[in-house]
Amino acid sequence: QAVFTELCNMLDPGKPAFTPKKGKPSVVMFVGLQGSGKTTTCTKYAYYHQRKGFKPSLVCADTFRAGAFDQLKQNATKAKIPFYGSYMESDPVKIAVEGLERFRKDNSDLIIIDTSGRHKQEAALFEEMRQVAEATKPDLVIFVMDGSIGQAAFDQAQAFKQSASVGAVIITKLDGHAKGGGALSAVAATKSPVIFIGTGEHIDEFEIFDVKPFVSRLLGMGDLSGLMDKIQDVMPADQQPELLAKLAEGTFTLRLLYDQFQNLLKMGPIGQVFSMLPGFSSELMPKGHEKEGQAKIKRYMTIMDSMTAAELDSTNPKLMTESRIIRIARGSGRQIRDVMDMLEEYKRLAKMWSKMKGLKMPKNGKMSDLSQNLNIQQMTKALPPQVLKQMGGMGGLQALMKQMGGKDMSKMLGGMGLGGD
Ligand SMILES: Nc1nc2c(ncn2[C@@H]2O[C@H](COP(=O)(O)OP(=O)(O)OP(=O)(O)O)[C@@H](O)[C@H]2O)c(=O)[nH]1
Repeated sequence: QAVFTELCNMLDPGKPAFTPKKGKPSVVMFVGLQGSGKTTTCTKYAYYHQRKGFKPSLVCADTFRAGAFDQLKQNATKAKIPFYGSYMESDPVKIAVEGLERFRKDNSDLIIIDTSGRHKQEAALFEEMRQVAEATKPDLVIFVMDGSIGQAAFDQAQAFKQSASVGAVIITKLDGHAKGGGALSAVAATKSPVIFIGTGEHIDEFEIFDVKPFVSRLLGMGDLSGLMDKIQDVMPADQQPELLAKLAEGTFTLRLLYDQFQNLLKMGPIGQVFSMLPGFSSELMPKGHEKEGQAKIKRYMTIMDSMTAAELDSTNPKLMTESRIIRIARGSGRQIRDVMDMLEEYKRLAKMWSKMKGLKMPKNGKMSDLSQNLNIQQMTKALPPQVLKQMGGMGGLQALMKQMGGKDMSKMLGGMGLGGD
């Protein structure tokens, strides 16, 4: 949690970036290395503001790369955004100034200038950039950075900052494998916030930067705080001591299972819950499978609805005689096989929870203090092997418990045992 918070703080340079206002003319200049996605991002930025009611326009002051103007022209035409550029003129400053004049006359309230990129950070590139900035006096200079550059980000961002007063950062290509860790360096070097991220080649694959999910992804943490909130919603703190006491007794009744099923369903789609767990991905629970799991839980609950109170509160499997099973199947409109399945699942879970017997109770009876009392070995035994493996074995589990800061672990494990089947 401390690392998480610290990284979030690092990504906040303390002052917000300039934001264009509708109806008030602004000039925004884009800088970045060649291939960073600068030209694409210019159009995305223009399109984003167009949809918000702005009257944007695009100027191609990239005279270095032959295809740059065509690319901008194509993108702009598709999005119906006015553009300006030249095939003949080789002076980027001249084009930028002409474009600016043209669009000021047209009452554009957001004039976006795309500048040249080079393969490397070259003196000529920076000089050209400086001149364009001097001539156009942009309200905001945006540094566009490829999300996959990693360590090199600091030097790169700093070099740009020294030649133009960079005021915001956009990270591109975050749809791929890159996690965009370089963003931390770029923010540090430019003392400017990240404002948007690019998540694809298409014009609308562009999102406002949101720090928490970004850092979660960076750390591969899943959405722990979201998961904690969900658990808290489903099981209010005042109900926790009761559940814990039952678990400590090692008596896992069908009624307890019923309650847990109910809680699990209340938490929302199982796949979504899974994707919040560190180290898990939603791929672990494919879409079809998720529905299946949910349907299974509901089916089990219907079956349990046909049981007597004594059956639900008992831990004696002998109560479930053949005639009772037939009766329950008929009562719930299910096959005998379904009832047997459900009972098998119950036995499997009861066995798992029986390993938790003798759990030392936290003094205040709250789940949030439970993990201090949980024995790691006890827990590794209780977890289904494939889940344990996914969590990185015992070491992974230990690390996870630390991350959780001692919250609702037992509940979570119960949920996973059910969901992972
Ligand atoms: N997957 C993905 N591709 C992107 C994204 N942004 C840009 N690209 C692609 O990256 C490539 C380079 O983008 P450009 O916009 O041409 O790069 P540039 O930085 O403007 O290059 P110069 O104009 O030469 O400086 C193109 O193929 C884009 O489609 C993104 O967010 N995701």
